[in-house]
Amino acid sequence: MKQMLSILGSTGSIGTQTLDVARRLGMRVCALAANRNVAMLENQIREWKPQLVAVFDLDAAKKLRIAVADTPVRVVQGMEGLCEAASIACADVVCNSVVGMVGLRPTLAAIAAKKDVALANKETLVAGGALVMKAAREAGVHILPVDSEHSAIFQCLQGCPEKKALGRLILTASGGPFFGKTREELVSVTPEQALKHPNWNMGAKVTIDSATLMNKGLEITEAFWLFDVAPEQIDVVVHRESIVHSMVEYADHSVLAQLGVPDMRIPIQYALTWPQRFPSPVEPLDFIKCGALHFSQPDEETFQCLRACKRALLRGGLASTAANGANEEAVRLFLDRKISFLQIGELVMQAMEHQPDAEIASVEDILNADQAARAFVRQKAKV
Ligand SMILES: NC(=O)C1=CN([C@@H]2O[C@H](COP(=O)(O)OP(=O)(O)OC[C@H]3O[C@@H](n4cnc5c(N)ncnc54)[C@H](OP(=O)(O)O)[C@@H]3O)[C@@H](O)[C@H]2O)C=CC1
Ligand SMILES: CC(=O)[C@@H](O)[C@H](O)COP(=O)(O)O
Ligand SMILES: [Mn+2]
Repeated sequence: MKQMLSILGSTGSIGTQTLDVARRLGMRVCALAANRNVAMLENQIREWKPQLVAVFDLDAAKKLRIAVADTPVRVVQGMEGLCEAASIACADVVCNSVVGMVGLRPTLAAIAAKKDVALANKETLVAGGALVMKAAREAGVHILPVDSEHSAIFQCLQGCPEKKALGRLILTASGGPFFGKTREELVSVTPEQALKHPNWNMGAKVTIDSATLMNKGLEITEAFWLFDVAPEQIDVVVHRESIVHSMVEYADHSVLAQLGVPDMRIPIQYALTWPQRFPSPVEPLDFIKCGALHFSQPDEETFQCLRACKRALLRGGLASTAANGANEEAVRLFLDRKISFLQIGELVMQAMEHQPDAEIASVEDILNADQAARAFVRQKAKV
């Protein structure tokens, strides 16, 4: 079991639940990082007494330094600060729960410092999976999945004897708040409607990604990098109840599934205690109460993001980086009411197709493709 954590994105949905898990298991925290939530960081500093706190936003860092001047904590800032928190000597695991591909450099910094990474930040793998997984292999560190589907697959793979025993990975998708809707019905949906996830209470960006099915597209790519399978070995099935978190089909067509109530503290805890299991405060699954479980086909015609991510994965190189960058920008514009819900999928598809074929040689390649995709979206959206 991990003892000392560095938590990036500690003020968010996953970050605060990670602290909840750490509190119950008696783990300690030596570094925290967030963007600009000074009030919550101050409370976390007073409870956890970390050595170091990284604040991405410079004004917020200044405010936090003043607020915690009576404590010995060192407050660092910007991307350099995030990377320092990710590579701090005292941590035996770095929990990366920031939102967006801004998590890429800190992930690479953690790996370079030979830290295991408990990864919720899926955008990092989508934008830069080739570099991240190569670096992790070379450093001999583990990338431990926190995302519920990938944790489920990871759990179902424990004891898998060899790669050729594997058939398919089957990712479940809730279908989001707009399951079953036609494009016509989605023309004027609002951010408020899109932010109503049927089963999970999450940050805004991943909730919109669930509504567009971009989340499932990102998760296919995440599974590709984490589990080293071919794109054709990854399937998606809609499962409205979010009880079966994902499945592994083996060569003999036996299927293993991981089930549980939808509560992220189960996958977070497993990432921190693997290969052991400990009691958890999450309620047990009551099969009688949850009743019938349903499965159906995702609608890729209506939800273009899923199609765009699949196409990007087949294209390889920087295509997934572009799809991710375009989506991050488009989600921001949708939440700011500058573009419509359906435009998110259209822009992601166009930006992905606009990205020239090119292999990833460096972090700079990824950052440049990401910036180009964002600029493409802004120009097309005329903002
Ligand atoms: N929430 C969930 O249940 C799940 C989330 N995930 C993934 O986990 C990641 C986090 O999601 P979630 O917790 O919902 O997101 P939230 O929006 O709730 O939290 C995001 C966190 O990232 C921090 N952050 C944002 N930008 C930066 C930055 N530039 N530098 C440093 N920190 C930054 C925020 O800080 P601040 O508060 O200061 O803005 C906050 O702590 C995403 O990649 C998501 O897809 C995966 C599975 C489930
Ligand atoms: C909890 C979690 O892992 C989210 O990524 C979740 O999967 C979102 O649900 P859907 O994308 O299936 O709606
Ligand atoms: Mn997920």
